[in-house]
Amino acid sequence: MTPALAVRAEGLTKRFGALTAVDAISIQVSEGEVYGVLGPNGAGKTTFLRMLFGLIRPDAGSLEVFGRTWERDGTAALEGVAGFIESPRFYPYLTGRRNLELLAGLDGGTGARTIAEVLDVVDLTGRGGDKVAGYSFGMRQRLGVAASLLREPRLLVLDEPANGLDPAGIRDMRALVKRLTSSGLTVLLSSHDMDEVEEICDNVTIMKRGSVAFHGTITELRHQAPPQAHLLSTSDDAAALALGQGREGLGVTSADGRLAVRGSQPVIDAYVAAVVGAGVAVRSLTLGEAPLEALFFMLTESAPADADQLTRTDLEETSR
Ligand SMILES: Nc1ncnc2c1ncn2[C@@H]1O[C@H](COP(=O)(O)OP(=O)(O)OP(=O)(O)O)[C@@H](O)[C@H]1O
Repeated sequence: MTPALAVRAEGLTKRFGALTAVDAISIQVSEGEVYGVLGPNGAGKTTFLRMLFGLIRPDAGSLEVFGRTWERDGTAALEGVAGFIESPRFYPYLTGRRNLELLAGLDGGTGARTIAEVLDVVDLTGRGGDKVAGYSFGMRQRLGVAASLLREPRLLVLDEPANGLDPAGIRDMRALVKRLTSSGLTVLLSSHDMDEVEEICDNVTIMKRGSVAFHGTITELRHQAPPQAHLLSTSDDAAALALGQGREGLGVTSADGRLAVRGSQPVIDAYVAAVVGAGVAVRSLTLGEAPLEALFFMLTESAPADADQLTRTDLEETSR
């Protein structure tokens, strides 16, 4: 059976004056999955999430959350949805627990999930009695997740939850999201970090200047990534570049004062041996950017004209 949809956006568009921040995007989030909306700064991720929360109205297209829409259902469209845009806000002079009590009070008291329970889920049990002013940024983010969980959501929406966190904070936040989804919660998160999306998401939409540059599963994304590049520096790069042309299974290009070499390991080994054999000294051979990171830049940084031409087929060619 096909899982029910938590979010269905069709042709969703938002303009700010002359700028089209979100340009006819279509996104479907199934119940129970972790869905990533990935893109560089200004791609339109937050604008999409703000439309989801009803904070701004779309100019065109439709948006359903668990089959409900803002037009038809008003605030009831947000039933079962919780989360935060940018960073959650708390009273710094009150404890984490007191902040949660106040929020629960606004919602008419806690439901089945008590404050102690949600503090436990986000690993803040030992710190719930401390003032938020003394919390690290990561702890505040986790308290934000706890506040969202009090509403017992079916869909948790997180806007760049790991943004600004140190490596330990990032690790804790990713572990938290994984724990939450193992209990069946649907999570929709925005991110500009390919690693994060690869580690925790099932499906991803990559946005570029308001449009969808890629949509698919993480496995599909991996298949489209170019092979790992090696960066080669030699005593005579022009000669090394010439030696790389026409070798089967090998791609050598000049990039930022070094050579980017792509191919399988045996093919690269044979090429490097040929370079040395031709009397060119190898000064360094290091790993270039990770394949998925390279794909992310290809998808989101190409000039508009190139982007239109960068089809799935082109990507497949590159990844061969
Ligand atoms: N209220 C607004 N008025 C005018 N322009 C806006 C407004 N909100 C967003 N924009 C513009 O819309 C575009 C998309 O912004 P958005 O915040 O959605 O991007 P983002 O992908 O979330 O980026 P970031 O990672 O920097 O938050 C940007 O060019 C931004 O300047």
